[in-house]
Amino acid sequence: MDLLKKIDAPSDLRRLSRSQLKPLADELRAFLLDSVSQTGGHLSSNLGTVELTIALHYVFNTPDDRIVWDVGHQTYPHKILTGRRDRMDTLRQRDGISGFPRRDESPFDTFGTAHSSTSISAALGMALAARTLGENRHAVAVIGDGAMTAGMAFEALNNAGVHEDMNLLVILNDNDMSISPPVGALNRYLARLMSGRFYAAARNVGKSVLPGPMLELAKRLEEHAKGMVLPATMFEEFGFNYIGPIDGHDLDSLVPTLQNLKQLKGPQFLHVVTKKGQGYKLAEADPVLYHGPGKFNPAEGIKPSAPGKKTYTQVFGQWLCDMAQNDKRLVGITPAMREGSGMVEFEQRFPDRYYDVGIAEQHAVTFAAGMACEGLKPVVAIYSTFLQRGYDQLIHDVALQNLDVTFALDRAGLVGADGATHAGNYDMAFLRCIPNMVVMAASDENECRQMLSTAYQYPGPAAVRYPRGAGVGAAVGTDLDTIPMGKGELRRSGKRVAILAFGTMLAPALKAAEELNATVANMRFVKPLDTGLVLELAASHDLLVTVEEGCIMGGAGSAVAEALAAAGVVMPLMQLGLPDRFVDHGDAPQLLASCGLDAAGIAASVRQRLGKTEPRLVVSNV
Ligand SMILES: Cc1ncc(C[n+]2csc(CCOP(=O)(O)OP(=O)(O)O)c2C)c(N)n1
Ligand SMILES: CC(=O)[C@@H](O)[C@H](O)COP(=O)(O)O
Ligand SMILES: [Mg+2]
Repeated sequence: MDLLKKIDAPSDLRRLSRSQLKPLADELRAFLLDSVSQTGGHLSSNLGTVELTIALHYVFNTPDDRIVWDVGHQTYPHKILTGRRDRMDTLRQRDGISGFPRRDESPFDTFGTAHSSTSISAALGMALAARTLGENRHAVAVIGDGAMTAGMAFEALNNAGVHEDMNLLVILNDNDMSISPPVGALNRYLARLMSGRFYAAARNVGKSVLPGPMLELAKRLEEHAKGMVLPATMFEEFGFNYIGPIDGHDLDSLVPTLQNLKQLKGPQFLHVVTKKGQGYKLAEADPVLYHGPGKFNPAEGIKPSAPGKKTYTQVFGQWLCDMAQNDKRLVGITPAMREGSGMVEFEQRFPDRYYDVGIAEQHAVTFAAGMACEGLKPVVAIYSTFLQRGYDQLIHDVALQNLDVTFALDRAGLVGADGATHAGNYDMAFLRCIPNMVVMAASDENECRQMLSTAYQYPGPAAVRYPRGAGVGAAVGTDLDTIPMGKGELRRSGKRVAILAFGTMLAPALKAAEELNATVANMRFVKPLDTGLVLELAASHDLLVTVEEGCIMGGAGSAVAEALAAAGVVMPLMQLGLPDRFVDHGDAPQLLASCGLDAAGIAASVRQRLGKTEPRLVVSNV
């Protein structure tokens, strides 16, 4: 690690000779593998960007020149080269460095990312801001072929292509993979581009950028193409100067190409080809498995984990297959999250009813709406955080027309290592305000299955939220039974205090209630709320406590407050949930505890409130 140790900032890197870059890349890759295997994290994508990262920091004057990394899950080499090598052992842990770029972490992290396909917009904004401010700096967006499938990327290309007097470079990092194999016509187009345009690099930026074998191929292709008019690439039609494809692991191609491109003004587009998992054979062979592994021994690779409690994702995957078996109208839709959403088996068993639409949440929702119009029964499996992208589509295309679409909202609540960008904290608040929506929160695995069936049978838009990871260990039935619409259930009878628990908060609420001798209701429905149960509990208790793994503001507790107010009931109410701040990465149970959302925290909040409650006052701790 002789070279790597000397690099505390890209200025150190820029002092190296060109011939030192390849050994540096080898050291960086070895460090990366060792480090990620000890912390867990996004491995395959990072192994693929080692050379590109070195070349970018070598050629561009970072941080004055801006690099915006799309998704940002491939920025570990960037973090290592920009002064965070010594903190890589804290990656994605509480108080440690983030797994994504963050402006508050380093001046080299020019833009916070994690949700995909934002880089071109942000870099274009920076490039045009530099032009406006008279600052001579470059803005570079690095975007993957998966992220490129999103509408937002094309909105940005469309906007960028007409601005000639600026320094914007878009680098398409094409590894022919999303998390799972890429889908759609763009992928086919990129494959065609790759097979037919090697000589374009020579034509546009000088033959010196091509390595030997590629130069030979380029020459032959050029001979072959003599006299033929080469169709412009799609990116050229968008107004970009398209260069590529070039080998994204070959520093002798990357560095001179970037140096040449740096001289050019206007929208530039560089197509680099990389391999996901490059340099670690097991990840190269199975980039999906190594996309975001936990800790593992690099010498042995990832071992199958011992069977434990079922995850909610598995419960959903099983339910989806069972319901599909039962009902031919069911179609399953994922915006590029087949593995994460538990749809691998569904795709295998029902390939004609499986739709991976790419990283296109907005489209996924409206596409489902279209199918529902024709009598199919779409199930959109989507992470809570990514449904945020499809919000207008949910309101305007699905709910307004009261269409029969089921939303399986995975990763609801805190997600742990991915942190604030991926936390599903807002869905209860943003869904319950939409007319026609039914919103359920699962408190255990079996209830999750029942709620999915309930949502599916409901002839309008309905969502079931469930968290990342394993449940409480509840036995899961095999039937497709539903639960009564809008009905909660009493789970414990106590005195003075009634805890109204939503979803995952039922288990800690029951535990806290033992100590408090409180009543506990499993509310099940955020909407329609079981108003009857709320009023009954209000009449028989001194204090109502709502608890939810979601933002307090506007969430399920707010629904209870509204119900009390609508009935003219004035009584003490305490709303527990996630606070009005972003909760960073870390271990999810610890983070929940830090927000007072474990049994001890709930009990402590109630005890404190009982000590100072003025009867007949409505209070909340929003
Ligand atoms: C809006 C949004 N939807 C889904 C995801 C989940 N996601 C993270 S990385 C990824 C695949 C990205 O593929 P690509 O851009 O080609 O990068 P690669 O992993 O191949 O390096 C997906 C779907 C996300 N981060 N953001
Ligand atoms: C970068 C990204 O968005 C995904 O890779 C995400 O980190 C996956 O999260 P899960 O591990 O919860 O599926
Ligand atoms: Mg890719």
